[in-house]
Amino acid sequence: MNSEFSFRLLATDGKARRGEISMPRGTIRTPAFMPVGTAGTVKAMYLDQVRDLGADIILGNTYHLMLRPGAERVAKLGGLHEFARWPYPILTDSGGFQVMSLSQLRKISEKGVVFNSHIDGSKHEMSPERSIEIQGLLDSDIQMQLDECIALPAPVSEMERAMEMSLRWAERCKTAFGDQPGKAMFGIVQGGDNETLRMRSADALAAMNLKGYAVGGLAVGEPQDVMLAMLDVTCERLPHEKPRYLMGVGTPDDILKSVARGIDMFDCVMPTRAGRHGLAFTRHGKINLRNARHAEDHRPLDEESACPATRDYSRAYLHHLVRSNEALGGMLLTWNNLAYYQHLMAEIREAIAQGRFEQRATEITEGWQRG
Ligand SMILES: CNc1nc2cc3c(cc2[nH]1)N=C(N)NC3
Repeated sequence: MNSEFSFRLLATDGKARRGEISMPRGTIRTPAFMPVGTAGTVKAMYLDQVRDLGADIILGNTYHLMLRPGAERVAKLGGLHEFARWPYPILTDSGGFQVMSLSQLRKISEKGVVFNSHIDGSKHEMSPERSIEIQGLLDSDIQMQLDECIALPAPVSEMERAMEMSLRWAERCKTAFGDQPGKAMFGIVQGGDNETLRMRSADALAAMNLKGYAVGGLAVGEPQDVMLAMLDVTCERLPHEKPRYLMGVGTPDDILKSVARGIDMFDCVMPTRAGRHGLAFTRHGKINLRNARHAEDHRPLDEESACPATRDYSRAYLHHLVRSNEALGGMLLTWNNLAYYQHLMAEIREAIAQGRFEQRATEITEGWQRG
């Protein structure tokens, strides 16, 4: 049992890295995909299934849990791990992104954000210190700084103002977090789609000597080449020996291209949300089970898969469930999609360890295109 947070680089292949984060609640094999468990649940899944698919860590959201059931209530019930029965590491987002994207934002100032709950309209204030306090009440293992996420495109002056305030908030979060050996607080690189701002943000956060670094403010609708260009300038300025987490990313293709640029951790609602909407991710590419062409197709999604949802059910049955809006449809496709994402991450980790990541990435991409 490790009492500290530590990150070990086990192998590199170009800029791609194979590593391990050791924490008291478990080890996280990187590159890692973190299923999103927004309100303390990975939607349509039992957490035992999520674990069996190979997930070492899941995500929780400060914004959702502070509104419902409330951070103090979760603490009273033993913390998020006890509440949701997930004994392994949990990373919690700070609420910055969710306030901007979900709530009716009333005010943002040096002090923090004031917003109305998207659930019942009640007014809430969240400072950097309160965000860290909430994440502590949740007993989160990896806590994210509060940052200001702005929608792109935006004027450079606006991106600069938000980036600089996020840096001041990072300092305040670091102070509020203090010294918790078995936990970590990650900074978040901001700067929009401006390379100079991204470099300034990365350099300033690197100087704070944090335990890990996220790249934020991306995957907000910008073209993939813009996101990748920001990774090129950001990753090389972040400490080589610390984990790098690309927030909200992404598709399997985004993940391959981001691992190639030095990213170690990912989270995205794509596999779970798409599953609930009838979309299957497979090694042959995406399959929309709502499409009538599957109505009498007795083949499973992939007979070679180890996942029962992928191997044992006909496309015709999945099509029927999706068309009938049956709960089992979303359950089976979410199961399939998370199985595929974790299988992809395992293939990536193996390829880096063998020094053949670029070749394997090409083979995987060709598999999607062959269909
Ligand atoms: C879905 N795309 C996405 N981009 C993000 C960017 C951020 C984030 C969450 C995201 N999700 N959380 C933050 N606290 N900051 C940056």
